[in-house]
Amino acid sequence: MTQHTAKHYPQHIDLHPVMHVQGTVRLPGSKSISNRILLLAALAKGETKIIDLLASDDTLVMLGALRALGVDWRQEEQKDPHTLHQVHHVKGCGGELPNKKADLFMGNAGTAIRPLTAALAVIGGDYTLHGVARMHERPIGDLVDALNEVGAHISYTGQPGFPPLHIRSGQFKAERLSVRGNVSSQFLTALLMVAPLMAREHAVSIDVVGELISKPYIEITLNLMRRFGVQVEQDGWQSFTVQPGQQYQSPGTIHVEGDASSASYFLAAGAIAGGPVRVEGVGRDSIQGDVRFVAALELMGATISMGDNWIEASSNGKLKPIDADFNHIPDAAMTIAIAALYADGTSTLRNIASWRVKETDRIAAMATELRKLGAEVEEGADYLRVTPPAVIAAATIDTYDDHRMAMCFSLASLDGAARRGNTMRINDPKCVAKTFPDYFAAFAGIAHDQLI
Ligand SMILES: O=C(O)C1=C[C@@H](OP(=O)(O)O)[C@@H](O)[C@H](O)C1
Ligand SMILES: C=C(OP(=O)(O)O)C(=O)O
Repeated sequence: MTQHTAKHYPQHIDLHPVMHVQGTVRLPGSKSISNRILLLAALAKGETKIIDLLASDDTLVMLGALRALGVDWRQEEQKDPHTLHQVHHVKGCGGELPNKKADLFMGNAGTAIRPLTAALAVIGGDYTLHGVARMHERPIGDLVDALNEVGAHISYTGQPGFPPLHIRSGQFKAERLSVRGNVSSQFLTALLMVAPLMAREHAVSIDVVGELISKPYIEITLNLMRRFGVQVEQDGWQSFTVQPGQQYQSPGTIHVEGDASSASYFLAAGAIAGGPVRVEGVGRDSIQGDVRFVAALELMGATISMGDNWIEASSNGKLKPIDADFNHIPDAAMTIAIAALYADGTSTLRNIASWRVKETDRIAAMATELRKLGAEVEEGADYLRVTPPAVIAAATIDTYDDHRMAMCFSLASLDGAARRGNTMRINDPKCVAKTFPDYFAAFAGIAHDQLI
């Protein structure tokens, strides 16, 4: 396999069967942490120095939006004895944004459009937000309703309930907001992040209506708000209160952990095809819920070890099937659907309805592509059941402009012994640029004994 960068991706990549994986991967920065820190730094008082921000499409659209809004930031490289670090300096605007009018392209980044919509609605101005075609099919109505109910002026310029959006200055009377939690946790994250801007004179409470999904992402939000000096009072997962008079303050320097969802591909590779494979950048100390992916790999029989800032996985014979609820790790759970190909029985992934409203309808896409490999797949509104084939067939995998489809299905090239020895073709691999532009180079770095 040749190495690729995001800029030079071909129309497809052919992956020859990989007999053994081993090695160490330094992870790119966490997408969820990067985009939260960028917005918090822009809203804070003082300058924030961010080390190891993720460089990918999702963070580029956030950085571009901040620039268009008049936020001053600059980037430099710093070298320590072993590693080159990206360093960003963001000059906080103390709860204001200099440019009162802007047209913002948000790509397909949920972590950019949702929190920015809330921030712009609360701060006020004349803004339009739009993205790629799929972004215009991803719901945002629950967030818009929650904000408009307390005086925001957000309207739809396309389909009601979906971007593009037009935001104008509103008249806020926000002491108590409510938001539905069962479509995306990013709506609650967005409201939490702007709550201190609304809680100038009185406390602001946010009530969650119905079930809240993807809860560990709320923990990331609360953790980072604390790092920027704002405490949130929490009543279970039902209600969140910000007391008045709290302002975001720059923490000075802040470091971005490696991305735990990106870690899942390498750890699964170690669990499937030998190992050990080590990822550096996340470990025991991580604030990302997706590190709990390793508990699922352990249930499947893999051997896992962990330090403060690294995780290692290796195989321990054939994987066992798994039947579990994956609501807490929706992104990394896609990797389990592929690991299930290598298990000696049927696996069931439950409570994953949110897959249907992400980069593509991931339940449908996963079912279609797994079937190409010979798996028997049952698809429900909120679950996926995978029975592996005796031998994984070679196939041409479509990726639906979904980075995780491309990264997951690269793992179907593993363990040549279970394959017919043909190559696995991944169409449109450049979609990995959403969160991990160098993914295929990193994968090539742990792939050994390829049958060419
Ligand atoms: O808040 C976040 O950083 C994210 C929350 C999750 O979305 P949902 O809450 O929509 O499940 C996750 O899938 C997404 O990749 C990142
Ligand atoms: C769902 C995802 O992205 P987003 O942040 O755009 O929701 C993802 O990265 O898997």
